[in-house]
Amino acid sequence: MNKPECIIEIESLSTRFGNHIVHRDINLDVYRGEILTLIGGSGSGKTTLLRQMLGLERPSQGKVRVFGNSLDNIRSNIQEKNVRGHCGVLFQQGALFSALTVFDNVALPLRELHALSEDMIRDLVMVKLNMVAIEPKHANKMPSALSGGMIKRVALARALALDPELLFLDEPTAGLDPELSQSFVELILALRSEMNLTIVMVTHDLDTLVALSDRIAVLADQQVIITGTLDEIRRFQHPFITSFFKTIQHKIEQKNHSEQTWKTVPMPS
Ligand SMILES: Nc1ncnc2c1ncn2[C@@H]1O[C@H](COP(=O)(O)OP(=O)(O)OP(=O)(O)O)[C@@H](O)[C@H]1O
Repeated sequence: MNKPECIIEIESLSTRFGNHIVHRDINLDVYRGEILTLIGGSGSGKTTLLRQMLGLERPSQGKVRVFGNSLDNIRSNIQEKNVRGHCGVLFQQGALFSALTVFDNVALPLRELHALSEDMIRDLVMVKLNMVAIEPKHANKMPSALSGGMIKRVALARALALDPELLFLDEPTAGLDPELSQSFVELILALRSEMNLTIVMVTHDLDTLVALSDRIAVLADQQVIITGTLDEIRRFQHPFITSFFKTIQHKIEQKNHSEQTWKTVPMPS
């Protein structure tokens, strides 16, 4: 079997803020097409690691390579645009610009290219809004007129504006009620196959974790203590994992049960 293609390679990464060591000698690969979720206790360095993968922060030591480019080695604007242009980000708060309409929020990354006509931008924005199930009638609304679920969808449309190959999701379902959260998870899964996305996510939400993750990387004791599937992680002996999985055991059982039921659904007569 061919080795899967690495989109992100993290090698011997350490992070220190003054005397505070957050990461110590972290190694982690993200493969094309997967959804990799980072979990860990509060302050374990998940968001910092996500920001380092985006090139927004530099580690104290070690290397982060994205699409084969070492992020601490990016010298030219063109090279930076090349890497950034292939990445989309959905920040925790949705982070729409409150002074811009829905349309202008999604148009922003397209306008920043300085390469597209307003007609092309209009068409692309409407396609992206359609992809996240936001009707055209909402395009001229201000973010303050939207529900929490709609803000997340518009923010996702903006993150997808440049057709990224790599999408970063920081707590994508935080602040959504269970129903909205579930439909947002389904939207992410649909877009992932439609756009062949590779996704790196941080989440505390157990339903989101179980529903979306192909692999999970666990941050504890300043290191990635294990990377694997939900089942592999669950079998790993570590106090953080034991206490984490106590609370989600029943969710995994529910998921396994619904998959079983799905697999064994009777043929229609
Ligand atoms: N710029 C900074 N300067 C100093 N300390 C920082 C900085 N950024 C992060 N930290 C510290 O690094 C540690 C890791 O922070 P980070 O936000 O990455 O953790 P996290 O796992 O995402 O936490 P949470 O789950 O609570 O969001 C924390 O102790 C935080 O206070």
